[in-house]
Amino acid sequence: MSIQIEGIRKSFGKTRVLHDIGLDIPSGQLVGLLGPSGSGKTTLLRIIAGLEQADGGRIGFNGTDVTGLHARERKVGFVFQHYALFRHMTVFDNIAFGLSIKPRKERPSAAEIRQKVGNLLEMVQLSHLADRFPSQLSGGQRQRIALARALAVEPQVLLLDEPFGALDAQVRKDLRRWLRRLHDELHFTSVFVTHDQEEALDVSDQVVVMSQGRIEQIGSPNTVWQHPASRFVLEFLGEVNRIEGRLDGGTFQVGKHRLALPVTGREQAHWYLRPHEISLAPQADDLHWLPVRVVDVNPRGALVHLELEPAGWPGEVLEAELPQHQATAIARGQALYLGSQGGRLYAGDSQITESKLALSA
Ligand SMILES: Nc1ncnc2c1ncn2[C@@H]1O[C@H](COP(=O)(O)OP(=O)(O)OP(=O)(O)O)[C@@H](O)[C@H]1O
Repeated sequence: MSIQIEGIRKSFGKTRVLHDIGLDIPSGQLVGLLGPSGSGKTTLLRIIAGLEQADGGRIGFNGTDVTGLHARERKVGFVFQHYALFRHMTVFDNIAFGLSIKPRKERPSAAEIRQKVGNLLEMVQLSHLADRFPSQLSGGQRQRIALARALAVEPQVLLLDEPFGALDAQVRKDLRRWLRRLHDELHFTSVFVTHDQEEALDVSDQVVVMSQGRIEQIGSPNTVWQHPASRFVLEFLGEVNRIEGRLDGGTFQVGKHRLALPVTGREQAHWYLRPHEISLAPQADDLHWLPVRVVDVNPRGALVHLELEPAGWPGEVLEAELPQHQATAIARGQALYLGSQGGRLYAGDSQITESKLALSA
């Protein structure tokens, strides 16, 4: 089932929380709504579900307007972070619930329900827990049961709001891989809310980055990561260092240090560098032009994580990441020169240049 979201607006009291949201979700996609707390993700999800009414705009399912339909009539499945299972019912009965309350004409027979719940339990790999009560399950098991319960009625749209938010990192990772696989097997359409960028990039076909009730960017995980559409997306997705300087007559100037750049204009600018985009050298050269001092060295698997302090220019501590073999000679307290062939330079809201800043210093 495809989902069309057109011109959705929503205010709570005088506060506008969604501004004219437009989004097309093709059938079978898993779409991650990603943004900081309060950006409007849950509100948008609830509007898609029919649990919340928008002030304006339209929601379509497969091109049919469902804006006026109640949540029940939209036939979507939900999994929420704290979507409590029914405490007094066994795992089996929880999963069977949606089928057993169907109107008599649509309700499967008891044998069919048993068969179906059995299949779902196998799918979530929890057949051995069918007779347990929710209080006897771990958090991860409960969420898998919640997912099985949502899928029992074969929704064509599944909405998930931070479904794994309360779980520890490893369980979370396992469950999202597993959700991805399930999604690929069953081909429903999912919208998934998260504020965890790694989670969104890991499972989504498309990521929708939201900020303050607006969509900042829509794209594949690769696109939003490699080509962030704005400073917000660049800063929100992953760690990034920001070096403040000034464009001045064909140079980017940081303190008394200068990098020659083929740009005109005189204004404040920021150079954004991801930790892995930083290159370091013991001596200044064409590429390495900014003096720094190493304040910390932390090996992390195949990479070494470094903290670098500006030496003689105004700025904050920078984070760099080097492959192990390039960092063997680097020690705390060492003076080095920083440069990069990557990074992005912004002045105001506009990006001056995307990469290849490495010109002569
Ligand atoms: N029922 C409500 N009444 C008043 N304000 C609300 C209501 N629901 C949400 N809000 C406000 O709307 C804004 C968006 O909230 P929403 O829950 O959609 O954000 P979110 O991106 O999902 O955040 P989080 O990641 O913290 O859940 C917030 O400022 C919130 O305080």
